[in-house]
Amino acid sequence: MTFQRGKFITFEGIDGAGKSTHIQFVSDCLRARGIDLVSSREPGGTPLGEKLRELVLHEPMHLETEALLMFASRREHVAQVIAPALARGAWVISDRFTDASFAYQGGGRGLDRAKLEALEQWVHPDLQPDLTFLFDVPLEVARARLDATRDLDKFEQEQADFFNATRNEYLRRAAQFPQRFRVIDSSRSIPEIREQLQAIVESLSA
Ligand SMILES: Nc1ncnc2c1ncn2[C@@H]1O[C@H](COP(=O)(O)OP(=O)(O)O)[C@@H](O)[C@H]1O
Ligand SMILES: Cc1cn([C@H]2C[C@H](O)[C@@H](COP(=O)(O)OP(=O)(O)O)O2)c(=O)[nH]c1=O
Repeated sequence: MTFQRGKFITFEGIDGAGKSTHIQFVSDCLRARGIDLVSSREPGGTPLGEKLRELVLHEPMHLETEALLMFASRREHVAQVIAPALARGAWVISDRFTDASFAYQGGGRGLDRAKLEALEQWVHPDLQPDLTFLFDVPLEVARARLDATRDLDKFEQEQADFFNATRNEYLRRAAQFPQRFRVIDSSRSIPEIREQLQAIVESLSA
């Protein structure tokens, strides 16, 4: 029997799309199937990464500083959490990964894509998610959900143009990498979305 590394699953979408709502559900489905699962998030996922998260979500800073801090947090996350877990055969779920940097810093803020590609090559040249769920909703739906629930961080306070550009970059990447992306129409009801997620998870862990 050949040893296989675990699978790496990422969750993406604009703020308020419903990503967090479904991570627990997918984690529970996988654990119920006997999978050893590590669940984490970005920015964050390590003690240092969580400190960087506080800074990057709340302090004003230059766009390139923001991108570099996202990748600094990611470097630590890959080294300390993701790579060791995958190597021992565990699966990893991450609430956001590098697609978020392309979507938010690239699409939303307009940072040159080539700079993001260089950082990606530097930080994780040999690692890509096996599966990326993109929770996609029209901006108005996401905003209505967010406004109803919580205090908004630096990104969540951005304007419509920012989120439309972010969403478009996510969709562009989903079209560019169709083998790993699953675009979930997140304007549907939670039970409908769960049904689709469960079918995908079952096919993956069969
Ligand atoms: N499909 C859905 N239909 C209605 N409300 C939803 C749906 N998905 C999520 N919500 C609600 O929208 C809000 C934001 O969802 P959340 O999962 O926190 O979004 P995200 O993690 O993508 O920012 C929460 O109050 C959640 O209960
Ligand atoms: C990972 C990552 C996140 N972000 C942003 C997207 C989100 O607005 C924010 C935090 O993500 P998230 O944890 O999804 O926020 P919340 O806990 O409020 O649901 O960080 C980037 O701009 N670039 C990145 O590379």
